[in-house]
Amino acid sequence: MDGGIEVEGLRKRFGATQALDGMSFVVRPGRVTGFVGPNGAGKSTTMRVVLGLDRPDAGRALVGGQPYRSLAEPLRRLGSLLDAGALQPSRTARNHLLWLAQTQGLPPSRVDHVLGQVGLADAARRRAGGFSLGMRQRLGIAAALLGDPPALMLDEPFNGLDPEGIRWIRALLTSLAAAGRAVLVSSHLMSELEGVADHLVVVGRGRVVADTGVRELLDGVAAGRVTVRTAAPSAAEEVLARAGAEVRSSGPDSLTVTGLTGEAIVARLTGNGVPFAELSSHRVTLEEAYLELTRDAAQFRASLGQEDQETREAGR
Ligand SMILES: Nc1ncnc2c1ncn2[C@@H]1O[C@H](COP(=O)(O)OP(=O)(O)OP(=O)(O)O)[C@@H](O)[C@H]1O
Repeated sequence: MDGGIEVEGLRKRFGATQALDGMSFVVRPGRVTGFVGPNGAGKSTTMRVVLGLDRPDAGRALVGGQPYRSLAEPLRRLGSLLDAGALQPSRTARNHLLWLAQTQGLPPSRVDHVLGQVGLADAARRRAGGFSLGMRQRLGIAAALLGDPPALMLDEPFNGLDPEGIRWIRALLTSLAAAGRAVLVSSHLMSELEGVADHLVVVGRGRVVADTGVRELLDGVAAGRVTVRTAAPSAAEEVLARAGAEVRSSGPDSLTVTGLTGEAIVARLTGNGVPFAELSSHRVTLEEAYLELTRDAAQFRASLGQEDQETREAGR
């Protein structure tokens, strides 16, 4: 695939741990692909294999159709952020990037360009050792952008960032994808990917659990759900449940209702004298969609540490 990243049947074992167990997916140009799964699901290992830092027991990973290690000018093909802490602390931000640029035959003009792009122009001559975590992440992203590559792969870029930093990265990733780049960004928190991921590759225990567009995922989960705001949630729940709806509390004065149309809900509540203030189609967060998506995946529940709950439920 031109410019994208392909991962095919990757398997990797570390001692007793099967870190990758048939991991396969593609990262297409022009969109942000979120790579999500609980701690230990195999995200970092996959990225290390893509970069040729770990050798898979089976399978292959390609960048723009070729193994990363065979690329003549890798930074021009794939930019990556694996560990933002991996810096020479005594070097200034600018010198760090100049050194990288030199090793890859990139012009120094790119250094000033990417420093501006990540908002570090004013800190360029400060030592990276004194940088906050957020500034280190920015510097790591600057390094990933140095070769102006068509593909980017960022491991947990939101880690440790304040809300402003998170907003900034989201906007940057969106603009990079809008410019036609393939962008893979990992996170163990679905909420971090809210509003930025166009596509999701959800992983658990070394393999893909779901590979889906975000819009279709959210639409599918939201379908047929109505949020009802009411000052009498208990009465409303009783009336609507009696009419065959599935009703869940979604706040002190709101219910999420499935199985009845908006008109039917209004008719039942009005007919039974239950007051309500507002009806709206349910807005699904990525977090909710993620839980829904993984609800039936036993391996996932286990990964999320809910084995105890399952056991309790089974014993009921
Ligand atoms: N070098 C290694 N030696 C031994 N085990 C490893 C090594 N690298 C990864 N693992 C194990 O492989 C599994 C997958 O780890 P990996 O770091 O790829 O997961 P992850 O999805 O990136 O998790 P996190 O969100 O915590 O970064 C884990 O059980 C981890 O302990």
